[in-house]
Amino acid sequence: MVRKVIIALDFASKQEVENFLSNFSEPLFVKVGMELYYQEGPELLRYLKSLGHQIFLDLKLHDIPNTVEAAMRGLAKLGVDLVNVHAAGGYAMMEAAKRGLAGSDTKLIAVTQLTSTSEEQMHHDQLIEVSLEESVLHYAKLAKLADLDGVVCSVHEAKAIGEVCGEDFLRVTPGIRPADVSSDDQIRVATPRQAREQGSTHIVVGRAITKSENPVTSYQQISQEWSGEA
Ligand SMILES: O=c1ccn([C@@H]2O[C@H](COP(=O)(O)O)[C@@H](O)[C@H]2O)c(=O)[nH]1
Repeated sequence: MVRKVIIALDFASKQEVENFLSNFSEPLFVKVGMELYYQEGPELLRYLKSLGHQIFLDLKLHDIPNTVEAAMRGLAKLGVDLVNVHAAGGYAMMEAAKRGLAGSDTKLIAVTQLTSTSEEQMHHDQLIEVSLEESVLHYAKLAKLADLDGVVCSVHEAKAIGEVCGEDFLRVTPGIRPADVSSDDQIRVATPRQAREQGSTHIVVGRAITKSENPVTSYQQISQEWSGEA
């Protein structure tokens, strides 16, 4: 299995992306989220593809099924590798999202509980009274039932999801922090080594690389820890 770190390009402009990517000489797996996409749109994706990078378009759609299906029909034309929805949108919405992508090679995953959410916050803010792991597992099972390719979760739920939904079911885990790096606004954090040991299929890393004084060195160190070479 090729383990490639997904780098979150959380920048505000194409210029900043160009500056960042000029440090690297190899094809990467990058994530484009709301901050960047809302400024630069599909043109930026075409630019990244022209450089040979794989793309996770992280827009976390969450709306009525008809709207999400139509939006996915549009995203299907962009030729990205991975897109996502919020599992909280429900089974019908996830099925509709999948229908919208029909005929494309784009994989679809669902966000379970954000990695910035604690169990206490989930109880208080969302009035969900089960444990955080139960909630994440419930959403993962629902996503599997709707024929999605996997979920976004934290490393701490990845193993249980693999056991319940199958090892082929993607477990894309943000909230990754090397041991000496600040958690920032993330709550359910883990190291690249823990991610490997707990069965994440992909890790997403933003600030630990993009805000590093030496992004290439940080990327290489995280990649080695993730792939088991360190
Ligand atoms: O549950 C989630 C879902 C998405 N994200 C995104 O991943 C990156 C993480 O960035 P860091 O700087 O490594 O914290 C960011 O783009 C989030 O929007 C997430 O963190 N948690």
